[in-house]
Amino acid sequence: MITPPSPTVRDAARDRLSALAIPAGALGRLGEVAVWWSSVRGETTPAPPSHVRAVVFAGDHGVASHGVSAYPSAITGAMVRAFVSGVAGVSVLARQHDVTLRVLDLGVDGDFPDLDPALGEFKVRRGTEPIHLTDAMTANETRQAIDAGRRIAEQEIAAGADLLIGGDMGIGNTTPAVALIAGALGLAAEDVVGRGTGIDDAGLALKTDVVATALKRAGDRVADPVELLAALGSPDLAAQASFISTAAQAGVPVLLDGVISVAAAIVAERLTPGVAPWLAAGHRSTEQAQWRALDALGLEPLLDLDMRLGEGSGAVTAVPIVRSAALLLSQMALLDELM
Ligand SMILES: O=C(O)c1ccc[n+]([C@@H]2O[C@H](COP(=O)([O-])O)[C@@H](O)[C@H]2O)c1
Ligand SMILES: Cc1cc2nc[nH]c2cc1C
Repeated sequence: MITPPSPTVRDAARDRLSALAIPAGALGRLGEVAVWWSSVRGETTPAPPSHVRAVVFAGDHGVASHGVSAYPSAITGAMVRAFVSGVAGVSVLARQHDVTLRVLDLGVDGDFPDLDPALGEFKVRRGTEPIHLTDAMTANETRQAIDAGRRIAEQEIAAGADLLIGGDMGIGNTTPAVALIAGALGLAAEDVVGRGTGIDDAGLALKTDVVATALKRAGDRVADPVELLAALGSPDLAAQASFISTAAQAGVPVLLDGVISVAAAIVAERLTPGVAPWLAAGHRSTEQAQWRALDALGLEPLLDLDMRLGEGSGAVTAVPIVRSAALLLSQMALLDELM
């Protein structure tokens, strides 16, 4: 069980929030964010996050060639190049909000010989097996990916991160993500499947079948998080789960993104119970599995903009909200001081 953020500091932050020069409760959910940030930083008047670091976990997925996505797998590698060149959606947002962005190839179905070899330092395999037919990866590959996620988080923490974000890139990855959520939470395929990049009704029916078949195939193995990842996940999802778990164990907060990031958080909570209090939800995605998983984690998203880009983009967009909350709690006068 992971040590929770300090309840004493959280209570002191709540007291300070109640004493601020505002009508009681007037900061609404911004006040709750301030209390969360205060508790995870262990300070009643915490500085806002100034070393926010985001890692995009890229990988391909065998199911992508089985009609579950509106786009071809070739997009994954093309987008990895866009992250490296700083022209992807999250690259723009990260520059705007002073977030350090790193992209890593955990399992793209191809190589990048002309790019920095560090991009592929943690690569586990090329793509995955289609999860409705067979396990996504072997037990050994799963352990490798979990180890990679731990080392990636350790590097980011050593670089001074005070807030971490896990992003994702991978055509087809909403299928394993929702399968992991369904497997971990005991939900049916119909209750988790969404349109991902924008599949039509026929695609949605097919994707629901794929997830239902995958869940049936995995059977009771979903009860064990490592088996769950091997059967229904991928190296990028396993690494992101372990990244989140490692951050929480080190007492470093994580701002979650969309359905892929939240699926990783659900698995992280299974790998190391007690992760959830170290997490905040950046935004509400259009994917129903994300809402259900956030509910299970007891998290309320900060933004609700109908975003479904992934990449960590929703979390990065929410960073200024966390900064505002921290500054309000730390810098605002108390009502008593004004009387
Ligand atoms: O973050 C989300 O909730 C989200 C929802 C739908 C799609 N995506 C992104 O779109 C890709 C996966 O969609 P799909 O339809 O190919 O499974 C992947 O690269 C994700 O980053 C992301
Ligand atoms: C173009 C494109 C960009 C993405 N970024 C994250 N997922 C994506 C999916 C597509 C298709």
